[in-house]
Amino acid sequence: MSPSQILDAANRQVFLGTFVHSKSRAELEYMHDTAVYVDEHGVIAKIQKSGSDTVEETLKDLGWDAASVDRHVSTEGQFFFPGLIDTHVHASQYPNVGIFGKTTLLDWLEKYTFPLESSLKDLNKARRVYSACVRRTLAHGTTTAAYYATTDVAATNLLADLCLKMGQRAFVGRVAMDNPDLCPDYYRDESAKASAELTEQTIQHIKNADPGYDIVSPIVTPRFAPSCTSEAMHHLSALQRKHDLPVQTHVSENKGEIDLVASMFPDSTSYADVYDRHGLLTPRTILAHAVHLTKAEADVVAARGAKVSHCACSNSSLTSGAARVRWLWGRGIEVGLGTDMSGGYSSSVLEAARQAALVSRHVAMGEESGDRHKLTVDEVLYLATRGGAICVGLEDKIGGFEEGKHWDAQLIGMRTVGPGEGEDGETESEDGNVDLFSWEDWEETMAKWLYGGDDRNTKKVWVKGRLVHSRRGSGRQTK
Ligand SMILES: O=c1[nH]c(=O)c2nc[nH]c2[nH]1
Ligand SMILES: [Zn+2]
Repeated sequence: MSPSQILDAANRQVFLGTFVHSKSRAELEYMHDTAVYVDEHGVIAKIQKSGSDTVEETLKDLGWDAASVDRHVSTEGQFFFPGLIDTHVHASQYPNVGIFGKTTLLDWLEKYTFPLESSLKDLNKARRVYSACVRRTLAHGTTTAAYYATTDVAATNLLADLCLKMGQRAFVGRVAMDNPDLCPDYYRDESAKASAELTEQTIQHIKNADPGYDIVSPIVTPRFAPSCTSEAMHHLSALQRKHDLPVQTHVSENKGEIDLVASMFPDSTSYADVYDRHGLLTPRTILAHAVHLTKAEADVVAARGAKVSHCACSNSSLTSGAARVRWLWGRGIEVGLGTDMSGGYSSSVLEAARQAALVSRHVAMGEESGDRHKLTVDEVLYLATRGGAICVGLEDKIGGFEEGKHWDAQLIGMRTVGPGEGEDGETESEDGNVDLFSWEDWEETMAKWLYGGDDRNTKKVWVKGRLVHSRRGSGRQTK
């Protein structure tokens, strides 16, 4: 069986009920009493708004045999929402979530990160870590992730294989780092040439496993400028052009890092300029952090069409600073969200969205009349879905519900406290942290999910029509 056959959803499906997705950056759209028809390839064949009474007729029109179509219904307190997109996440750092002490970026890398990452050349350990990471992120509703693995080719290829098998859409990058001035002897590529050759091996592996990059794609991954020699960055840029691939790296996360880049690349005018001179700023480049970008840097990033992954949780945990999303938007840069675990302490994109909302309030507090910096519920949920889709270059396929897009989605459900429930009412931990009372309108419901929700509310998750996660006792499916 070919990989694409494995990943095809077996049956045609109809999803019925309430659907919520972003209509624009500023506004969520609510579609009630709606039917979404998903074909056997996991593609949305038809959306019928206010159309659940005409399902049988529509199935006939589509030429689908009603008896073999799976039906999924959202009930009270439930809605379908697009899958969440993590535009920056280190799968190899998953065991370290929450472990960062008082460190900042450069000492954190040395103390916690490089030792863990290098240990994953043990493939048994890598399998344990990567399986748990993919399982956990799927359970949080992450249907697409832009992953950093490690320098090790076999372990990186294993991560790609696991994503394919477990059904998570992913960009998988072998981490390139060859600069002996920054990288420890026990964890670096032997030379610039080795950085390119080893990256090429992972590209070929993924090409063989998923030839159309239908679910898993390689991504060129120079760790960050200080860890790469100029020669390695030139080689990686050539690989990007040869294979027409996306690129991911870090930029302007921390002030000490920025000073280091200035001293290592004295001919460049800025951190972003280092990447630009090496041909690494492309419309397919995802730059993580961008906390301290200058106006001139933002202008070059915008001019090249590169994107920014906003990693709010990580930026607070490692005391890197507060990135300004509305300022980036204002300068013409598209933004998505990154958990950046384990710089960030959580593998949840919902948590990343919540943190983005809170950090935007810190940006607001730091400026007179700063209220305009505050991000709304609708805006951070846009960042988590459509914004992320643009960052990873898949806006034609994922991020919202439209005919022709893939069914990358989740069923969200929150507990509703019944009218007769008094002090004897139960609070099952399985139900999650949010209590709805039926009087909330849909805007309030979404706010309660954003600020109080977690994986207990993520009842089911699909990627390209395939069910990839289901919480016990969740949802109703009928034939
Ligand atoms: O948040 C980060 N996590 C990392 O692993 C890393 N490497 C370089 N720069 C980095 N920043
Ligand atoms: Zn990172």
